[in-house]
Amino acid sequence: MEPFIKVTGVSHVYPNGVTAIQDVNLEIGEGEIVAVLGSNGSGKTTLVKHFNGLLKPTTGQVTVGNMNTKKERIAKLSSLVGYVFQNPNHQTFLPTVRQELYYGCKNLKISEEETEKRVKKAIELFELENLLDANPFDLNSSKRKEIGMASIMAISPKVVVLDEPTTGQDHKGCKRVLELVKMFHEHGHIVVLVTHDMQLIGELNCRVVIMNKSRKIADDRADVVFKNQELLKTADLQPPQVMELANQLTYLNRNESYLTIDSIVKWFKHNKKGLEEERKIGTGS
Ligand SMILES: Nc1ncnc2c1ncn2[C@@H]1O[C@H](COP(=O)(O)OP(=O)(O)OP(=O)(O)O)[C@@H](O)[C@H]1O
Repeated sequence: MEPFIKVTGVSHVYPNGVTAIQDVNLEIGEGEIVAVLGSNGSGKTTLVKHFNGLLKPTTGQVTVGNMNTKKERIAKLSSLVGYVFQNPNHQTFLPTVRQELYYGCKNLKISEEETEKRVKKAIELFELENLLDANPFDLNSSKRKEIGMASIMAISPKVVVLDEPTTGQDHKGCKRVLELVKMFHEHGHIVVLVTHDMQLIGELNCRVVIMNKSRKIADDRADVVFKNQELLKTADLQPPQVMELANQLTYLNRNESYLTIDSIVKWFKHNKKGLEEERKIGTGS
């Protein structure tokens, strides 16, 4: 099957002469969750802004749903690729949540009937029934971020790009972001994340693309990438802390990847009896 997003030999040079990405090749298909990782200034945001035509390649080509982004209007591409900005203040600007939810569909001139259907779905999934008349700026930043995501869900683009979704979120907010990524995925959206949040990637154990100094240097599953110390060092990345704990617990199954605390807890629950027996033998009791 043809990939939905195809990046072929793409470089981008900003007007000030900075080459932000160089010769990047990447294909993203149906049903994928892809996290773009890399240190500050490595080119992550520049790369993903090519997916909805916010940026056009200086050289190379990006196709989205078989459309060449260089030849299409941003409005048309926005119906295929929704971009959720890191800062919710850059996403929401209307006086009520209801207006925010309708805005995208109206802007894209989607029929009234279809708009109603899509907005209703977003309201239900994000449980916004009681917030429709609220001003997004009166809500906390976590909720405002959700409104931004819900307004993208209302457009129902094939691809949802989430730029640093957990930045500035408390524990509850981060947990909610994880749920929402899974929800977008379950509802058939391709999800692209730009993030520094290794715990989130560990929880998702998704495909990971690593950018370093404007180039793509890795593209593999998170559990594979996180075991590659040399690669992580090159890209100046730290694996989720829980992996370091798992490495110290020498009796864990070495063939498994422990990317979450839950996975270690599960191992302990499963092996509790054996561990207790060993302890009894060890202490002679
Ligand atoms: N609008 C711009 N004009 C000029 N240079 C830019 C612009 N946006 C980004 N850059 C430069 O391009 C390079 C890549 O930036 P980009 O924002 O894509 O990296 P990033 O990996 O997303 O970084 P961060 O994690 O800090 O958000 C950096 O050197 C940055 O300074």
